[in-house]
Order: sequence, then structure tokens, then C-alpha cells
Amino acid sequence: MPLFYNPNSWRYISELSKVGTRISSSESDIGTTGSNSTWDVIIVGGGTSGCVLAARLSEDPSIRVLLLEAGGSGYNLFTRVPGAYSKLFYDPKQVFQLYTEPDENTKGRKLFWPRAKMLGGCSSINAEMAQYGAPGDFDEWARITGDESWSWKNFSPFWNSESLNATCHIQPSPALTYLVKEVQGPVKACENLKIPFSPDFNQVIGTKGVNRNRNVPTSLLRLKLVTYIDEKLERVSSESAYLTKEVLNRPNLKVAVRARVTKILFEKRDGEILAVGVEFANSRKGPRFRARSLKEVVLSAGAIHSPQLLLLSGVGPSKHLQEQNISVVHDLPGVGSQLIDHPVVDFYFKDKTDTAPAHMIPHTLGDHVRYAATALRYFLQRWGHLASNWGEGAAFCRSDDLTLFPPEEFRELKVQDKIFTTALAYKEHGRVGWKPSTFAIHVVLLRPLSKGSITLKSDSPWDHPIITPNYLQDDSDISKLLLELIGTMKGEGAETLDTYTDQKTDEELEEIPRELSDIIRRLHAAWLHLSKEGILDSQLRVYGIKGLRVCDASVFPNIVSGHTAGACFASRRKIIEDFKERVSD
Ligand SMILES: Cc1cc2nc3c(=O)[nH]c(=O)nc-3n(C[C@H](O)[C@H](O)[C@H](O)COP(=O)(O)OP(=O)(O)OC[C@H]3O[C@@H](n4cnc5c(N)ncnc54)[C@H](O)[C@@H]3O)c2cc1C
Repeated sequence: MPLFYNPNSWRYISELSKVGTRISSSESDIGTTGSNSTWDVIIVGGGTSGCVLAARLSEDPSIRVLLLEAGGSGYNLFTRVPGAYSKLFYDPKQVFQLYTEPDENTKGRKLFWPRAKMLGGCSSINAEMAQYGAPGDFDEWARITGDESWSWKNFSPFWNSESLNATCHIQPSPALTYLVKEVQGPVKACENLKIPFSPDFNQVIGTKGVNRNRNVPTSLLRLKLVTYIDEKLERVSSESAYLTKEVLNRPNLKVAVRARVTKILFEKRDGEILAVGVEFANSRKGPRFRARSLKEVVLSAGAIHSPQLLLLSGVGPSKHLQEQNISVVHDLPGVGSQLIDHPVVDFYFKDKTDTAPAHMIPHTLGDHVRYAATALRYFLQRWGHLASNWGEGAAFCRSDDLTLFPPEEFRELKVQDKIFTTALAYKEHGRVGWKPSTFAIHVVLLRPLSKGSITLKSDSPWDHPIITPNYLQDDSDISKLLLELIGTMKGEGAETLDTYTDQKTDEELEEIPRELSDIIRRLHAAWLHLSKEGILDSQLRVYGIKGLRVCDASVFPNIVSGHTAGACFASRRKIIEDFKERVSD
């Protein structure tokens, strides 16, 4: 069986009339729907979080679950082969082509924000780095929500029992074994060091004390990077892990593909607003369908599309909704605010050893031939650069670490964690590469203070929303990034990098944060705050509306200090018990 073919995809439903009732353009309320259009729970978005929820909720045969996904199966050559994912980013059929608004901190540039449009969501196209975030992140979630169940102590068992499975034919990571006490979950993760070239941070920056801080659990993964790649050296996505044959055979679960939800439907009963279903379609001009939910509608459409859908459905700041001619169902001012992303600064270096795999972004005929040979090697031996996720060297540090940043040299210290990853140098999500061979170091600000927003461009669900990230709006974000860059590239121990790199001058370094060359995304846009400005309670239910939850990366009360897919897997698992209890009431 070719690895890019999903043997279960025939179980997905693409004829939307099988899961919803077709409506005419004039119908305005949900009316009655047939039994094939009525579900206990409707999940909007079959991405990283949506697949976990669908699989776990449908374990209870009394709960009828419908999962509606805007794209198709996430299985193809470029998603399954670990090192091929960047080839997909510019395909509008499989990836939403989103751009940010230009602003002065990005020198007026619009930045490309790819978001997957397929089952598995961004877990089908991301860089496969498996990370947790710091314990302090979750203690802060508990503080913000006032709910102790989100604290690291109470929350971490969901990781241990659900998310990561260290089974792997490559050597299992001692760090992972330490963290994952019970190995049961379907999401496999392996150590994966295939590119001998990746500079080793433990040899280089590690000598300065990076990764020594035990309060950053991600640093326990310091010896080698752990990736969502399985023992067959194929990507692990939430579709491959959760939508298995056994799960898809359940009579109480239906997964519909190319079903884009355009609106949440509401009814008023006894003075309460209830979410009672959704409207969806396959294309802008295609027929519209409705499905009714008896218990809950769950938004898992991701950090951009969940807030967009709430706004389109009339839930959000009333002034903004009225400007877009949308009837206000519930005035909830926080929707679309509090967008946070990790800003990244890339350094590009000439590779003096000429060992970087430059042919992977081919420029010449010779490069294409070498690329073909690399592909052959992957398929025949499961080895070589295509078996790698490209970001193989990673390190975490804190800018309040006095060993790294002596106070006499660095006066304005704030507590912030940072990650450095290295790879082949590329720009614009892999669209641009260099000749001769190069490599890159990416410096990521893990606890940015700048906040942006998601707003509507129009009342059409087919238009992209307006994304305003406000990168580096908070001055301290710039100074923290600068501190990190200078500390990394100029500090003691960095001379080892010299064997690979052309060193930068101080002046060159100081210009870099303002040149923000690329931005990676693990966003959240809403927040789970219990105060009046918040949107969700600590069980992720939308305030003021019955039967509506949001479960995806948009609900994080603050961004985690590391890549975000792991927190999505674990928090969806955490919420499921409360969910099952209420739904089967
Ligand atoms: C380029 C890139 C690299 C990344 N690298 C890493 C990494 O190495 N490690 C890591 O842990 N994290 C990484 N991340 C982040 C991580 O993958 C995401 O934070 C996480 O997967 C988000 O999960 P989610 O459930 O919130 O949304 P998603 O996984 O994006 O799922 C949303 C789903 O909803 C669907 N959808 C949207 N709108 C609708 C609608 N109206 N109707 C029906 N369906 C809809 C989408 O098609 C999609 O399937 C990366 C992200 C990107 C983009």
C-alpha cells in the first residue's frame, strides 16, 4: 500500500446530503431536520483537536457525533513523508492562504500564515516537533482561569496517559521516558536525528548553560529532538493517530469532508440562547446544508477560523458585527482579541563545510538528480534527509539565566524562555532557498507580550478574515529578542559555530529583529478567561450561550513556551470527561 494513500478514506462522507438537510437560499431558521441530519454533537473542523475529540467522544456508543471538515483527507505524499511538508504550503486546495496585515514592525510586509485545510489540520503540515511547554505555563493557565485542574500537577497526567507514545525502532529518548510515565496514547513520537550536519546545541550553546534549567520540561528533551514521526518514519497526524479503521467503523460517528461550516445556528428558548446546529457547504456557490445538534456544537476550526466563525454567526463585539451587517446574537467583546504568536528571527549562514543538504531546495539539474536520489533512498531504505523533519537541533533557555546573561553585561533582564532550532536555510516557508549551501538558526520568542486580533473583512464566510498580529508592538519583545540573539551569537562557546558559519557583526545582529524574516504559527486567538472580558469558562463553554464550546489552539489562556500541537492533544483529552458526562445527561 503506497504510504500516501489512506486506506480508510472511503469511510469519509463527501455527499453532504447524507449528513445534513439541503436548504433553499430563503430559509432562515433551522426548522425540522431528518434523523440523518440530527446529531448529539457536531464538531466543526477535523484538525489536530477535532480528530481527538471525535475519536474520544464516539467511544461512548450512545453519543452520535458528526465531524465536519472543510478539506479532504490529509494523506498525500507531501504530508506523509516527514521532510516534504513545505512543498504543500502554497497549494490553496490544501492550505488556507492567509496573510497578515502589513504593519510598521514588519517593515510594511504582509506575512504568510499557512493553515491546513485537511483532516489532521496543522498536525498534517507542521514541522513535527513534539514539545510540551513549561510547567509554569500551565500553572499560569490555572491562575488565569481560577481552575486548578489546568495546573501542571493536575494536567500533566493527560499527557502521560494520552498523547505521546515513545514506541519507536530508533533509540527511545531517556528524557521522554522520564516524562511519559504511562505510555498508552495513539500519538507516537520518536527521536529522529538524520541530518549529521545539524549543529549540536549541547556541544555549542549547551556549554553556556542553555537547557540546564529544569523548570522547562521541554529542555528535558534536550539531548535530541523528539518528533511526531513513527517507527515507519512517517508523519503522525491527528488523522493518522485517531481516525483509525476501528474508530471510523463506529456507527455513531460520521466524518464528512469538503464540508465547510459557514454559520452556527441559534434558537432562543426561555430567554436563553442555544446553539442548535450548523450550516455548511462544499463551495461558495454550491448547495447549502443544515445539521441539528441536540447537545453541543464544538468549534475546532483553529486559531483563525474559530473566532471568524463566531463573528460570522453573530457572537462577538456588537459594534464590529453591526459594521459588517451581521445580526448580533450575543455581544461578546473579547472574540477575536488576544491573538498571540511566537515571533521568529532567522539567521542565515554560509555552510563552510559544504555539508548542508542544499539540493533539497533544488536550483540546478544536479540538485534535482540528487533530490530524486534522496527520495529513492527514503522509499527504499526509509533513511536520509526526507526522513527528517528538518528542525533537528533545538535548545531552550531563559533570559533570566544568570549564567547565560551575566547581569553586569545584560542589565534589563525579564523572565522569558527561548528556543533555537536549526535547519537548512530557507525563506518564506521553504519557497526560497540559497546557493551555495547554507543553514539557519531560528530564534523564537516564546513568551511575547504583544497581542493582535482577528476581525472580519466582510460577512462572507468565504473571505479570509483580517489578521493583525501586532508583532513586536511591545518594546520588551524587541529587547528580549535582541538579548537572545547577541547572547547566542556572541557569547562564550559560540565560537564552535564558527566552524560552520560566517559570524555576524554587532551592527548586523542589532538590525535583525526588525527584519523579522519569517514567522511560525502556533496561534491562539481567544482566551479562556473567567473574567467579564473572557469568552469561555474553564470547560471551554462559550459564556452566555448553551451548547457551544471551542476546543482548539485558540482557547489557550496564554501561549505555551514551545510548539503547540502537544498542548492541543492533551487539553482535548482533558476536556473529554466533562464533555461525555454532560452530553450523555
Ligand atoms: C507551518 C507550521 C509549523 C508548525 N510546527 C509545529 C511543530 O513543529 N510542532 C508543534 O507542536 N506545532 C507546530 N505548529 C502548530 C500546531 O500544528 C498548531 O498549533 C495546531 O496543530 C493547531 O491545532 P488546532 O486544532 O487548533 O487547529 P488545526 O489543526 O489548524 O485544525 C483546524 C481544522 O479546522 C478546519 N476548518 C477551518 N475552518 C473550517 C470551517 N469553517 N468548517 C469546517 N472545517 C474548518 C481546517 O481545515 C482544519 O482541519 C505549526 C504550525 C504551522 C502552521
